[in-house]
Amino acid sequence: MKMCAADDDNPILIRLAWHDAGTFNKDSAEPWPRCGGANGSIRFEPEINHEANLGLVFGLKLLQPLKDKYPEVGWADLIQLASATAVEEAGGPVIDMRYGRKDAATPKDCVDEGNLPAGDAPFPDADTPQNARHGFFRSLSWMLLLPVDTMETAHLRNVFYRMGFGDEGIVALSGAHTLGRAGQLNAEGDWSPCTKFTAAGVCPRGGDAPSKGNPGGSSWTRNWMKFDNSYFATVPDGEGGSELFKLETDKCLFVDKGFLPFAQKYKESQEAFFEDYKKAHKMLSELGAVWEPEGGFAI
Ligand code: HEM
Repeated sequence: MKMCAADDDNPILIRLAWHDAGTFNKDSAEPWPRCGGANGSIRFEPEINHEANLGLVFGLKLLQPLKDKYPEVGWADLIQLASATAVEEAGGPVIDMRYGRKDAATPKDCVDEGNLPAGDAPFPDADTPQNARHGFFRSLSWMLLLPVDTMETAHLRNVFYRMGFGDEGIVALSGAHTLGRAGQLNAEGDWSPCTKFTAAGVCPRGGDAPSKGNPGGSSWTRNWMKFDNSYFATVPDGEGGSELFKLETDKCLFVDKGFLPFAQKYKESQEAFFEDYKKAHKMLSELGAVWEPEGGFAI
């Protein structure tokens, strides 16, 4: 807990765990751990150098002292423990976690690049059956009044359905962007220019305590160190103008017929958001895990 709060490190720890687990492909022909999932393979090159993982080496560096102190705790567990703790420390729900994940053992266990989502075009899976709806199937869908995928909704569904999530899980998990910032530019950890919400001296927890981290980057919400449902208000309402960040994959949650009911529900009720978020986060944290002992254990 203290570590998460020390330098406002909650967001990067949540993103680290999501990028370790979110590589999981439930339909993979590869056996564990090459099917991806919460197995700690993100600590190895080449995976930590995948484009989507830019900056996450700093998350690993934060955890290294804990790993050194408690070597019997596996990397996969440590990464997921840090994330669930970070959500809670930032004011989010308590997640019913279990532990005992088996670790990927060598760099050869890393999953191939390309399973994590892109936030803006070009979306890499433009030729998949989902996106074929942009042609003939799209026209047909319009005529039959069926829901029509755009490039970004198709991409989100391709990525998250592959993990085993449905639309509800996609929207709930996207709500994690209530925390943190986009715009980490380079391997030195420098951020893109500040907005008024990420400038030095601002209080991103919503109280009067200034951020202890480096200024810079663009946040999705005003209080970007506070886990709440404000993401679901700021993304569609354009609040904050260009001072608040939105990916194409954030905006589409408020347009697509499958996503919209969940996005609206979470905007109206933080309780409903927390309830669904904690279920989705637990599922994410267990994707592709092999448990030792079987079934894992609670702490
Ligand atoms: C829905 C598809 C998603 C896309 C396209 C996406 C994309 C991104 C991008 C582009 C960034 C900025 C990275 C940077 O510039 O440094 C980011 C940050 C972040 N993402 Fe996501 N993300 C997605 C889903 C998720 C999920 C499921 C979670 C967690 C459950 C999550 C948690 C975070 C957090 C906490 C940050 C802020 C990190 C920081 O401030 O250091 N994201 N995401």
